[in-house]
Amino acid sequence: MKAIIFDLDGTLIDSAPDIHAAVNKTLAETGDGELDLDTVRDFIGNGVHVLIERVIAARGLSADRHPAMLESFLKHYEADPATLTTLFPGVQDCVESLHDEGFALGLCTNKPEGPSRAILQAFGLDKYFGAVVGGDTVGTKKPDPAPLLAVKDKLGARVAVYIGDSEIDGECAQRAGMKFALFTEGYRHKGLHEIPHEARFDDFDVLSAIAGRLAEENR
Ligand SMILES: O=C(O)COP(=O)(O)O
Ligand SMILES: [Mg+2]
Repeated sequence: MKAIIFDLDGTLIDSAPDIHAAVNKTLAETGDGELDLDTVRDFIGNGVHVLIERVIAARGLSADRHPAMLESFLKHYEADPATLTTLFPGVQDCVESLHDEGFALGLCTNKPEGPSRAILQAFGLDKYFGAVVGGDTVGTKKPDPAPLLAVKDKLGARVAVYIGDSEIDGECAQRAGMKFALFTEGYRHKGLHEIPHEARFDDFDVLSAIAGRLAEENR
């Protein structure tokens, strides 16, 4: 069985608007101002703990506030994880066609598993994914390879290819010994050439061919 494993934020979905809204609801609760969308988008990638650390630093708040702010952020985000979120163009067809071609599909994200599953469900994609591992599922987060290897394991896959948008995903795939295709329209913080990848793409219409080729080379 061959598997294609996807990252979520910045790869399948443009989730920054909902994350931004939940951050600002959190800040508003205590009268701590707001942050703009570009700033918050830049904070995405290392999971919710780091997101809130970056929010605290950006607003010049005390680090002691972290537990309460994380709790508030999760409350707001879990209540409304998909209203402003969109799939990147071509994702729906790409996921369906990879599934129809017989690939097992998995999700490996640093977002907590609960809202990740809720988002897949909101877009009707949950039925295609045989395994979902979030930032709180296995005790470590990407770029540690354990979450990615856990998805491959859950799928019972002999060969897997990872698809993601950031330097965190590229490092994770490399450490897991997995081929990596980089989506260049997501939330990366580094230049293309600083991120290890076997292929890159800016349009999901071509991903099915790329993923098939990488899975074949991996035999
Ligand atoms: O929640 C995050 O910070 C990043 O999520 P991702 O791993 O799906 O890009
Ligand atoms: Mg991502």
